[in-house]
Amino acid sequence: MSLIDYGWTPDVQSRFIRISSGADRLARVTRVDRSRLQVAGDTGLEPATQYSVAGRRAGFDAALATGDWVALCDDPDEGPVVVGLVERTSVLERRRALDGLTESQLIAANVDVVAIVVPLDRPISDNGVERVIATVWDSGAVPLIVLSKTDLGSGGEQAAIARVAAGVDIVPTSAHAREGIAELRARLQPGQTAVFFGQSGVGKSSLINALVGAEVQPTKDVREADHRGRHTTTARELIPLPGGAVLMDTPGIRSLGLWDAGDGIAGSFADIEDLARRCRFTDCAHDSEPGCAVRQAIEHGGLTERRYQSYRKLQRELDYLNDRKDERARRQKAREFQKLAKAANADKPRKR
Ligand SMILES: Nc1nc2c(ncn2[C@@H]2O[C@H](COP(=O)(O)OP(=O)(O)OP(=O)(O)O)[C@@H](O)[C@H]2O)c(=O)[nH]1
Ligand SMILES: [Zn+2]
Repeated sequence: MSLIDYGWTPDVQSRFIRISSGADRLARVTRVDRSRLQVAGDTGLEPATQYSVAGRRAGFDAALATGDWVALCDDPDEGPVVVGLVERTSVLERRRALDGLTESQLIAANVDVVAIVVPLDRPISDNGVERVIATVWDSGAVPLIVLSKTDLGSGGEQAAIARVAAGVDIVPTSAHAREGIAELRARLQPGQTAVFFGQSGVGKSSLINALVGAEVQPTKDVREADHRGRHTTTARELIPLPGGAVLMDTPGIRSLGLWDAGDGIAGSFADIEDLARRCRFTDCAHDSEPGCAVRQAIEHGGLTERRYQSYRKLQRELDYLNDRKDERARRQKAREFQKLAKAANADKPRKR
């Protein structure tokens, strides 16, 4: 195993060179556990060590995630010291409300493909898929829909999902029937890092095992058999694939909520945005305005009310998140102003 097995490309190297002064070598973060860091280096996976960060640099706040490329110095006493962070090509983060403010938590970095696993053993929830697609576009990665458990499908699902996933490739698979695995493998180019996203039980581990060609991730059956639950399994987080791609499977990915999504919405609802541009009024609320192209499409069956409602829902969520962001920025400004005002007061020559 070498760095190439963990996703090294000439592009990574050129981004590394920009920050490499004073560093001994390049490595990829394969796991972060509080203050312990596991990396893959020139000779493959290295034992996890306590990690320290030398001289905090601008733009490098010492928060690292699985998938990050880092510049390391090997200290004879301390072990590997992180001296720089290679510029990220994508960031997956979880957003959550804390004390009325929206915080984001770094989950993974430098992911190229997010495979959204949609199983055919339960109703396809349009809302969830649309939201994830929008946020994947926004993260810098490219979404891919992987239909799973096609052996349980009744047919027609692919057309249904194609309607909600405009512009996103769809690969039907069955890990049990071993169908679509070669097609899926072919989607993942050498040097690319892919993540499997989906709720518990959709078949991620089964797909990963099928791709790798060996049991690397424990599946639900195994866990149920030994009654030990998922907490006792320490699954690997970066798994080199035979074809040269890398699979990332971090625990946080599985429970990812709504990621930060801005422009991504246009990508997954391009049809609705197109319709809206044809409304008579530019500020049309698509309610009861005359000449509303969106309402017309719903009436004539070109657009389902349901899809329109999920578009509205996603938009409301984004508005909410943006408001929170603005509020945080406003408070920060107020604090800075107070500090400046105080300093200015202190500088004033005192009259007697
Ligand atoms: N019929 C059928 N069942 C499948 C297929 N793939 C997975 N399953 C079953 O679906 C269940 C969940 O599969 P997992 O691979 O553990 O799902 P997961 O997404 O990794 O679940 P978590 O580890 O909880 O996130 C298991 O009982 C599998 O045997 C498939 O292609 N066909
Ligand atoms: Zn309208």
